[in-house]
Amino acid sequence: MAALVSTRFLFLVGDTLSTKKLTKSSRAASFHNAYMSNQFGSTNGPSTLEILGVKIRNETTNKFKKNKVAQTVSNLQVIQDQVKDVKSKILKGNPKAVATENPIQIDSAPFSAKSFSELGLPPLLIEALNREGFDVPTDVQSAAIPTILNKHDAVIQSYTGSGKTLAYVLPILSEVGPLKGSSIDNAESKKKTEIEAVIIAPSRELGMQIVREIEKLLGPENKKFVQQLVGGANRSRQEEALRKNKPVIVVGTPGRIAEISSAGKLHTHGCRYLVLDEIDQLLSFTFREDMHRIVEHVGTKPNSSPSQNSDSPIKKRVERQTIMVSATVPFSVIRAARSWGRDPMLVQAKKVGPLESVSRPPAPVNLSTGPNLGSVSQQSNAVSESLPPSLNHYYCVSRLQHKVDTLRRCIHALDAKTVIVFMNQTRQLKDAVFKLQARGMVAEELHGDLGKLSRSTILKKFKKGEIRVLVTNELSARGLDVSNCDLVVNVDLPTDSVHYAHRAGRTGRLGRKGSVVTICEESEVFVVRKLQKQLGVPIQSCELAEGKLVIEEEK
Ligand SMILES: Nc1ncnc2c1ncn2[C@@H]1O[C@H](COP(=O)(O)OP(=O)(O)OP(=O)(O)O)[C@@H](O)[C@H]1O
Repeated sequence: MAALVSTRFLFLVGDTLSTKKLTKSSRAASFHNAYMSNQFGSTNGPSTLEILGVKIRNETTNKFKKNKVAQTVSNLQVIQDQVKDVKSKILKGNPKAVATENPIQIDSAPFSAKSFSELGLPPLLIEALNREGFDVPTDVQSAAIPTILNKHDAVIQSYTGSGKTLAYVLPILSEVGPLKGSSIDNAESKKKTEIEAVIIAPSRELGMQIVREIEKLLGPENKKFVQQLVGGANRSRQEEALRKNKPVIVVGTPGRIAEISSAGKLHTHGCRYLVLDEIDQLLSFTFREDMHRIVEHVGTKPNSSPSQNSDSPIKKRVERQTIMVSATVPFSVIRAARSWGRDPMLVQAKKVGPLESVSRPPAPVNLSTGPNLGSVSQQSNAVSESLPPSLNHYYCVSRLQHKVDTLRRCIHALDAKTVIVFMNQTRQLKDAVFKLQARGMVAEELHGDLGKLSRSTILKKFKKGEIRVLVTNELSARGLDVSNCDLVVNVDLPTDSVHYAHRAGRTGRLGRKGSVVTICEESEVFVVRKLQKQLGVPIQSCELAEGKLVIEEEK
């Protein structure tokens, strides 16, 4: 640590881990409050358009009508005009203040709606959301829901843990299945027997998590409207369930969906929605053939000719809507969205705009040495936007043979209660678990070599708080939602900044605080520095002394 300086101060970093017990909705609210403070500087009032003097109509769910989407569009256009007006007023009043802000773009979405009813969702769905304690939409939900309801194809990009799953699930449930419309046409919706939405996720765990999120909203009596088709489970039973239950939504992994579809047991040509979650991973070589089959066979492929009435905010279309989702959006995703979708929109937490406006990113910094950080060249500017702002990042130098002991001391120093540890090799991972258990820590391993039952059981126990430390590999880096996870530790370095972002994103979910500690050897410090540069976040050097995490200030 020759380059590091002397100025040291003791930091009880563990204190920053203590989170108040918040309700789901207050967490969502504080999440966009934090976001809006970033956007507009400090505000003491509510973080909505109202702080800019704009009044949002608060429509009651009882008044829901079939033409709600159209109403929402016109309301949004009013809001948009009002915001433009407010923007120009701010510019006149205090040009300096605005010059430092990002431009406000609300082409088809409000900044942060105060309730789900503002977004044009049907009453039954709002009831279900309220029953589950979801009262306030997150920013990305506020942006994505009207965009998808307006029949746009979309690429949704926003922080890990910002609620992207519901951002696409809610508009689909508004149009498909028993919660669409009001209770009057509810009986009619229950008669629907075709598959109308296919959701693809790269791992079995993520697929199952999405199914559970949808099942929660459907309620126990309507669970059969969604069916999971993930690998590693009995295929004949899945086919039997498809035949018997006639689900309207299927969620699965590419291999299993392609397999059942090729066998003629999954009929998806009439499908209205194709969702590709963790799209950048789905575009990897491993899934290539299966993905090809899926995009060819789900719904009607969009017409390549430009839409006839592209000026209209509501386009009537019969072909499928394609929705792609990830915290990290490399240029390959933008290319795929252009070829698999029609006039897709890029939806982010506070802006919605045509994907056409996104150009290839500039040449990256030279990263020719060290681990494979070069894939960043394929990134749009979004890697830095994929990390929740509430995270603290540290690195700690340790000899290879002492890494597990450093890990243990780090967990104690931060007094972390729910920890996810990433390692790259299964053998070393097992050794680490053994060593932690030998020192009295409740730790378990999670990786692909375990059977599906063990994987599910361990994950369940970890989510319930029965396991303190989960030692895992890249399998758990994507999408895994353990809300209480307060610490992520990289015992082995991730392969690049994208992998760092997804690993780190297992903590600090939905505005909670979280810490990420990377334990590296002296010879790997330069890699951490490169990660820091690419991610645009400080990764502070620290040491463990007297049971505390000591942060060293770098000059
Ligand atoms: N409006 C909301 N109010 C309260 N909680 C919410 C809301 N929306 C989502 N959540 C919860 O926030 C957590 C994170 O959501 P989700 O997993 O969809 O995030 P994500 O952005 O997809 O993350 P990742 O990029 O890691 O996959 C989940 O537990 C979800 O139930």
